[in-house]
Amino acid sequence: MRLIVEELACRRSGRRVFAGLSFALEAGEALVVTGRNGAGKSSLLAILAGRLRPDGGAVRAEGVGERTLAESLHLVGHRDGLKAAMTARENLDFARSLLGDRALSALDALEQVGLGHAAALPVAYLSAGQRRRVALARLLVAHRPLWLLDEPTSALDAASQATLAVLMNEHLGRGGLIVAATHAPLDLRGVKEIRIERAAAPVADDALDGWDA
Ligand SMILES: Nc1ncnc2c1ncn2[C@@H]1O[C@H](COP(=O)(O)OP(=O)(O)OP(=O)(O)O)[C@@H](O)[C@H]1O
Repeated sequence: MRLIVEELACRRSGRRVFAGLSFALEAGEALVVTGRNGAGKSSLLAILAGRLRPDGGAVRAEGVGERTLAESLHLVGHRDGLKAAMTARENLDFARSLLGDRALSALDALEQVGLGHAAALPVAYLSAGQRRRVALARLLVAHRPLWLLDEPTSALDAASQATLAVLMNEHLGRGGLIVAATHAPLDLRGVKEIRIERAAAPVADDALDGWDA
């Protein structure tokens, strides 16, 4: 798969967040997106995932056959997207059947992130870092070439960050692609970096108009 982003622009709440963003990512490459709070990192990932309409520019995927870009990616965002009343295993089984392209079983994926022992626990009983690991285990239950990761190390301890680095580098080694928004360094090989510089702008009186949930 190849990801091409051309002259991408983003506007939220009526304000320009970024513009003129271009990059291309080949199979096996990772891109780390940095920038200060509010620069637009999460917004960029939402646009790439097809969840937010850009204000200009284009996002294209090559080499995905009949699939759409949205069907070729995983997004692990700030919200873990897990059902609190379901067990870790049930959450992953659900994701696995919903997403198709089956890869590891739910139990194997939980083992990979060091949570095999917690498979039968409701997600509501897990710590923030454990929930984050369940969310990341979703990457492993369905094959998707593009991983979009928003602050993937947040709430992870040092050992879990090292495990995540191994999983990400394995994905790249298999020809996968990663776009990660982060404030923390990620131990990724051959990583490219792009920094979003947000133009300072006064908050307009109508800044909350058009708030998109
Ligand atoms: N749901 C939303 N509706 C309207 N505006 C939003 C929404 N979410 C974010 N924004 C605005 O878009 C801009 C970019 O936010 P975004 O979350 O993309 O930044 P970020 O670089 O990921 O920040 P952080 O480092 O704090 O996670 C901010 O000005 C923010 O207020």
